[in-house]
Amino acid sequence: MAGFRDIDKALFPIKSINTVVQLFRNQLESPSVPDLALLSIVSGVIENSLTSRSNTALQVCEPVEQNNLPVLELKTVEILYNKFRSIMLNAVEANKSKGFATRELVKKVSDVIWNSLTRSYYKDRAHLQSLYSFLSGNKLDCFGVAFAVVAGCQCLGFNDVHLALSEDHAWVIFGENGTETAEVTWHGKGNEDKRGQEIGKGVSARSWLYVNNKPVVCTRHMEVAALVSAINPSLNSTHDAYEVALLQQELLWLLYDLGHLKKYPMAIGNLGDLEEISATEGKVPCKVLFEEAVFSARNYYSNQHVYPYTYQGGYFYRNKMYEEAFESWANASNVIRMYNYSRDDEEIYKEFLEIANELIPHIMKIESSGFSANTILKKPKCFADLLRFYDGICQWEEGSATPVLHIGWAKPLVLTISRFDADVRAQVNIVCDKSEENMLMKKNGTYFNNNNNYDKENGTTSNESPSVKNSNDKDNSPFHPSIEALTAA
Ligand SMILES: FC(F)c1nnc(N2CCN(c3ncnc4sc(CC(F)(F)F)cc34)CC2)s1
Repeated sequence: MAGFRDIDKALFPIKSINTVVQLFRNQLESPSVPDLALLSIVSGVIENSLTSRSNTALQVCEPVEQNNLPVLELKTVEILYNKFRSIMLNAVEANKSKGFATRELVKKVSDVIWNSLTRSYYKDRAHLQSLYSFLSGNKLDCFGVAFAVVAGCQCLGFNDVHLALSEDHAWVIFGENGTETAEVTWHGKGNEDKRGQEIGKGVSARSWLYVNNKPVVCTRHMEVAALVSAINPSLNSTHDAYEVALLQQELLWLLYDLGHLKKYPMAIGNLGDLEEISATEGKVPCKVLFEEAVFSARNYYSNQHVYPYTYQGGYFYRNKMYEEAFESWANASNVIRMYNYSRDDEEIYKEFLEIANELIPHIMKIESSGFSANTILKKPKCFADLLRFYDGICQWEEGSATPVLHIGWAKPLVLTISRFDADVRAQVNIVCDKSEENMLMKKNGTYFNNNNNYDKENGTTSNESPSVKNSNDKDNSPFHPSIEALTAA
């Protein structure tokens, strides 16, 4: 049984980041599983006290003393903790005898959270992810509702209910074999919520939103990693609250060192982003963290996740490592091509749109200015990766009910391709990979293949001659017709 034990209470009043880390360590290393409600309340109170309007007076110098947090009293946490427990216990007469949760129970807990929420509020606002936000303001974001349902079920003694996470949605799994699934929150704008229903069996199963049924299925410890990942240090659109970011970074290292991020690529990516800003001495460098996130997605989720590659590509881009960025983005595109684009996939659409129409054109502008000695415009591999990138997006569109590309994509695309000289383009040998594995078309097969040339062992992409293999062989060409036309030009 989780809980707010004496050894945890002994840490109060909490005045420093180190003490919060100790509380999380106590909970994560305790013989019983961590108490999600307690940890979400503690992190939520701290985040809100440091990022709320009353605290926007910019701390221009970083606090040096050890007590770097506003004092957090035991009473404050106890009141909130007991309030959450009483909401759950009063609303749901949980029949403890039945060890496993039922769909009705999960839906009931979701209803309790749902019906407590403020009627209308700006759902995408920051700091709406924690139980503190739920208990003090009756507001939660999409992730926060799913997390609160799992924390509520833990309160009621249902340890089979766990959080399932895709790259842009959250739901729960439950039941004797953990094979039952249920929607418990909403997704996106203006979509009717599907709460209580099983996870996508229909067309939505082919959308990126459900990651081809390869979600991150959390343990209690990974649910702590999810709440830590969801900590939001932003003070306003330009500044982060230093102590909140430091707390998040230290908690992510605690979870990393305990092995709870191994199967959680996005949490590793979040840590990589924080480490890029301010590296922690004696820890693996952020470049390695981004590689580990890619490895995790390939190893545990059949390479069906996009974000590990866009985390990595973003890092390379910011550090002017453009050849490497092209490879990461091509690998991201190699993932998305197996999905059908649906209206639920706006988030990843925006990600690819920004890469294709902002980041790559920016790189082209710099590289064509003639000042870069070692320009990528002379590298066939870069041209090959660019073609893979665009081809994957074209394949993503194929067979989808919703179009992906429009004229706004074409201009930057043509401009980019034309920056490479004919002699460089000619060095890219376009191989039509007809191997059985790649013959599988993404539409009717239930099997999604990933013909990435990623070498699992050493976690790199092989450096074979820059050739572009693709599975799209409908008309015997390795590329989508529109890309084929471009390469012929
Ligand atoms: F691709 C990179 F540029 C990215 N940079 N930040 C990215 N984020 C930020 C962190 N993030 C996440 N980080 C940890 N866990 C989760 S679970 C989830 C889906 C939902 F919110 F539960 F619905 C999102 C998400 C979403 C992806 S991707």
